[in-house]
Amino acid sequence: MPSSLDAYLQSAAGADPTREKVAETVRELAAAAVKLRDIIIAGGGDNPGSSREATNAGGDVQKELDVVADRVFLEAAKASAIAFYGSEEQDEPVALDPAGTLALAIDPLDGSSNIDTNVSVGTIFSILPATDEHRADPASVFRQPGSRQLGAGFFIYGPQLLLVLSLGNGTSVFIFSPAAGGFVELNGAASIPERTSEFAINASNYRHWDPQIRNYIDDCLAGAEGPREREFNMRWIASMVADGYRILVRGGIFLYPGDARKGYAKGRLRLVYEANPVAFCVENAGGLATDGINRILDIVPEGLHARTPLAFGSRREVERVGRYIADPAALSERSPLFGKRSLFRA
Ligand SMILES: O=P(O)(O)OC[C@H]1O[C@](O)(COP(=O)(O)O)[C@@H](O)[C@@H]1O
Ligand SMILES: [Mg+2]
Ligand SMILES: [Mg+2]
Repeated sequence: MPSSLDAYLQSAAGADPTREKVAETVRELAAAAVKLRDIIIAGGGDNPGSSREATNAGGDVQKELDVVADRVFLEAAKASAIAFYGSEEQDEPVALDPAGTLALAIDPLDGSSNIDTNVSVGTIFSILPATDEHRADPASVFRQPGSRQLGAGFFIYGPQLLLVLSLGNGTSVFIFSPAAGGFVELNGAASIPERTSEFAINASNYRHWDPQIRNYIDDCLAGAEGPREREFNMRWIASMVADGYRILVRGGIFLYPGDARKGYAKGRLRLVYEANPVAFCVENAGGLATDGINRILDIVPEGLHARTPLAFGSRREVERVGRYIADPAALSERSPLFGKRSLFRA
């Protein structure tokens, strides 16, 4: 009999008051996700994919569903012990319960470019502690490194409504079952294979990347005739939640590096409410998440909307990208012996 999300949260909380508050928050978020899923199934509002006049703090044009999702999750935050709500769709953190002990950072709708194409979208969340120190200086609450997260996860609104959740001790996946009246656990703890032959990157940015990233992708594309000596497959859904879930299920590497486009020096993804929660789930499933060099969870964010280059997924592959970036010349794969115009590959 699969465990319900409720039972899982109850046993994870034990008698610890902080963990109880985290569990209560996840319950509220799960109820909000069901609400948002119903809105999406019903067509997502009057005009879900339509762009509004406004842009969010990251400079992205807001779609109607981005704003609807933000409203739904803000209500959920108000119903839990959340002192500060930091959202992709709000310029500044919103102060909520003055006695609250937690902060919630959220990407209410991930994969906005997919809304009007009926492709999976999601919600990404990160739960952090909020102390008196943060009350005195509210901006500092979202400058905590991801290693301080008490819980994190993401929902996927796809063919199934899924929740990927980590409370710091493994990563679990739950599926919403109307028949069971809630979320139930799927397949036990997630475990990302160490090795992979599948990569995810928006290759249309190739000409804007640094040479190191180009070298890495070139070597994957060269397949069995190249230095990696095996075939690679590629996937890019453009909803990080969906790409991330595939990686949890069968391994792979996701890359969104910095590039030469204006405003993209640190890529596109936001550290606090995109990279950190995904990194928390990935590491708790045995994978790795870095900005190419540094572990994502160790980075001290400059603020709520700070961006970061991101590589996550199968541990060995993420480490390999780090070697291309840190010391491309030292890579045996690019030595003359194994290079494309080498003795062996003339
Ligand atoms: O359109 P691009 O540049 O390929 O970017 C796609 C990436 O941007 C995102 O959509 C960013 O998230 P938002 O939709 O929340 O802004 C990721 O989900 C996705 O991986
Ligand atoms: Mg996003
Ligand atoms: Mg978003």
